[in-house]
Amino acid sequence: MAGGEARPGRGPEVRVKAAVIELKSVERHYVQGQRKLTILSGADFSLVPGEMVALVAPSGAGKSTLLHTAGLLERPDGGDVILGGRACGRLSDDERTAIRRNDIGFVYQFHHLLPEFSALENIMMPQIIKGLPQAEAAKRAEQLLDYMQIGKRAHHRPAELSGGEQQRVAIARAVANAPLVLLADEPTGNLDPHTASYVFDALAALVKQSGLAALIATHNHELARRMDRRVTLSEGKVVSL
Ligand SMILES: Nc1ncnc2c1ncn2[C@@H]1O[C@H](COP(=O)(O)OP(=O)(O)OP(=O)(O)O)[C@@H](O)[C@H]1O
Repeated sequence: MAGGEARPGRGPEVRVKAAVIELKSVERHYVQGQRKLTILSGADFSLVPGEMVALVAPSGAGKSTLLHTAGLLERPDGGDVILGGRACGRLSDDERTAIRRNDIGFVYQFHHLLPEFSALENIMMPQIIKGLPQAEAAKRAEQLLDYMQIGKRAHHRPAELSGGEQQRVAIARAVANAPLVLLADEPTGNLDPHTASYVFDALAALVKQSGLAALIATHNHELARRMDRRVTLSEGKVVSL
């Protein structure tokens, strides 16, 4: 997964990781009556395996639009999204759904866990949908629950978990199929500062341990500072902070 290319030069060879996801000149507009609202305009962005990037921008700037476009939930109106070297803009809906299922994990502000299933079953679900045998899915779900330090909550339903525990289950579910990229929209936005910090630490450890690439929209500047780099949206473009 973590492919790299050698850069010639003097001194020790430097290996540069290849981007796992790239947004190239992405355009995104919404039409509201007579008005055309431009949200992304020539947006370029990329992530390499193992890096965690904060997306910090005011409300309405287009963070969710960027995440949904990068995550193949919305099609760009121009430009393209390259995932694992594959241009996704013109693929069929079925192909995009398959890529989303296998290669992209989403975490939202609210956990969106299935209320009638246990924590373990919620984490098994995407793996079963992908076609993994039940026993294998259960083993991976147990490992992830242990990793997130909520192994003892495996058989609790979401309503029987605290907010921080629910988000840790949601994070475990998002990475259950070992995606290339994790996209998170305010994953700690609904938690008190102490719990947010704790959940963030668990998320960061998972990203570093698994080598996936993560783009995390947050209004929390303290958490943003703990990521590898920070970007914002300005005039429809992704710019470094
Ligand atoms: N389906 C849609 N149709 C029309 N306008 C939309 C649509 N979705 C989003 N918008 C508008 O596009 C802009 C960007 O929305 P987006 O949700 O991406 O912002 P955001 O930065 O994620 O905001 P927040 O931090 O409040 O979640 C907003 O002005 C929003 O009203």
